[in-house]
Amino acid sequence: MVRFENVGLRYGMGPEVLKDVTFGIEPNSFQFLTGPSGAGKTTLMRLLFLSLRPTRGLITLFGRDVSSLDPDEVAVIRRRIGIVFQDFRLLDHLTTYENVSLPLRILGKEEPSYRGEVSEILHWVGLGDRMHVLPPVLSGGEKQRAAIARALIGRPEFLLADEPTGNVDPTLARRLLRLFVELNKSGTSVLLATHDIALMDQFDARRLVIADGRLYVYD
Ligand SMILES: Nc1ncnc2c1ncn2[C@@H]1O[C@H](COP(=O)(O)OP(=O)(O)OP(=O)(O)O)[C@@H](O)[C@H]1O
Repeated sequence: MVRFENVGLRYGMGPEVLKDVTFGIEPNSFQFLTGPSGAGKTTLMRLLFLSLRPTRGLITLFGRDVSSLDPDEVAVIRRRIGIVFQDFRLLDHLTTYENVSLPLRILGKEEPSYRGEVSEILHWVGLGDRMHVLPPVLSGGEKQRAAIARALIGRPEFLLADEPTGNVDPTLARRLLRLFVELNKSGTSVLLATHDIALMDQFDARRLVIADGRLYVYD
């Protein structure tokens, strides 16, 4: 589903943040992405979401060489990917319900067709009673769960989650991890970036570790 061959990335004239990164991600797989702060986890996620292009090497996503994609093709591929950004990126003028519905509205779906589904996912992440409030009044953990619900609503084949448990207490972090594991069981590949070793220890999964710009895979 994903293949990186000798991928390197530098920002502008800076040093290479990622060097000779080679790995693959299989359909229906679950993996953690870890490494110290500043190691390049978010950078790797941005390469996978096609919001950055590599400075060298080859990235294949869903069988396509990403360097050959035009903007329309990028949009089509992105619909197959759900992403939870580290900074949530909720729209403050839309309610939680409207934020989570947004990917479906963009696809041209009518509100009555998805009302039940959005409500269900909001209950699933524990935001059933926060549906109609605006993001500025949500706590950090509630915003994070809203961002997760929005990433999941389009039933992505591949979920990228950047520190999705960074703002919640350990109990909620465990619950969210279970949610990602359930999602994986229903067929979505998951890449979950985290610093939290205690969280990773709760689920036996492949670990991708970035250190000094290189990526090491522990199966
Ligand atoms: N837009 C940018 N321009 C220049 N340098 C950048 C940019 N974004 C990130 N970097 C640098 O690239 C390196 C990797 O950053 P990145 O955000 O990918 O790390 P990270 O592993 O996600 O860190 P954290 O765990 O703290 O979120 C850092 O040295 C960072 O300063």
